Amino acid sequence: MPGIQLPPFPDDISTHPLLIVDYELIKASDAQEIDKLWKAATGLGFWYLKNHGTDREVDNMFEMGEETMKLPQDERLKFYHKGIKSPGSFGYKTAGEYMTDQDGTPDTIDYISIAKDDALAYPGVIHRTYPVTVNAHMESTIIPFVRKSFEINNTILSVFEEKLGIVGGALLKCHSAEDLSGSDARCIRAPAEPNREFGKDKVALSAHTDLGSLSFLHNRLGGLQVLPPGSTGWQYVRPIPGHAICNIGDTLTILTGGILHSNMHRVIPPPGAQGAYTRWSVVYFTRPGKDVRLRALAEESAMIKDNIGRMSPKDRAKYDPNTTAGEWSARRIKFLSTKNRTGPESWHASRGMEYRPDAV
Ligand SMILES: O=C(O)CCC(=O)C(=O)O
Ligand SMILES: [Fe+2]
Repeated sequence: MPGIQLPPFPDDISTHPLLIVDYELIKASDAQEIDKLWKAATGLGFWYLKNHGTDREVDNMFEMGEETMKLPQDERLKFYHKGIKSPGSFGYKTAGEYMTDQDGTPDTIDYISIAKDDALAYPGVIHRTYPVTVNAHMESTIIPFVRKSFEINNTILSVFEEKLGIVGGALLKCHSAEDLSGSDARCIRAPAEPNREFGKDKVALSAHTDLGSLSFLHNRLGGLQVLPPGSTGWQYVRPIPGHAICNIGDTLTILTGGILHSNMHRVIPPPGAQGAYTRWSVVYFTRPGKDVRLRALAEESAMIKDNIGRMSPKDRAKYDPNTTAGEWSARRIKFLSTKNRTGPESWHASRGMEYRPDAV
């Protein structure tokens, strides 16, 4: 991919505009920028982040992903992501393992995922080992990418903590570097689909809300779509060079009693001429410690207490799901698996906080 000139995102396709948040200003505690971040996080739950200072690490992550996907499939399968006991989905995931709808239509993406815990302990092993291409990039690429992404996401969490009036650092404590978690760095590949019929796009990655708390995503080609609240139509998010796409996931929605919003999104093949190219994305997922019990932090924040206090008992129960962060993702992943499918009920059992039955 380095050196390849990718076609631009088409101008004649409508996109959903995201707010652009400047990370340098967030770090400087700029009040206006913090308000913008708050607006994005409580609204759509997606925003662009510029000046995040990880461009080099992201480029290197794309290279690591490409080198890994050039290995023979047999080699990658030695590091298959299932079958190890871990709080995440670390290792190599093959295409077609997860459903994209209630009929069980398989996905088309594969990915390599490296646990934050393994990266930070390297050369020690916490959860598992990785392909040679991952090890070769560990010191130069993956560890710096994980450290910087962790720092950025936790800085954003600290802004939310202050806005929500959470006492005792309770939100950051749920996302501590020391706690074992499902947090990971990934490079995802979706195949080129040059001959698809317009309007009949194969879904590459199903409509979903993210399982964890905060996602820090890097896209070069289009294909990511959001389903804005109240809308029935999917809308593209335009990739902007140097701008990460950040979004809230389910566990942060639960911890904040629904004040922060985990929005539905999906990936389809890139539009127009971009569809002729393999689509790569790089992402860092921040998830709570695997043993963190998911519940709205109402004891720690009057604002969260008020918010869930206004809900019906049935809605309020969603914010105390009697489960840990590790169990939350394990359930969603298990029922999404095409192998575990018994019928449409499997799809419904895999769904998360902002589930909309109309969305595929
Ligand atoms: O590849 C993308 O643009 C989005 C990936 C995504 O939503 C995910 O992995 O959860
Ligand atoms: Fe996602």
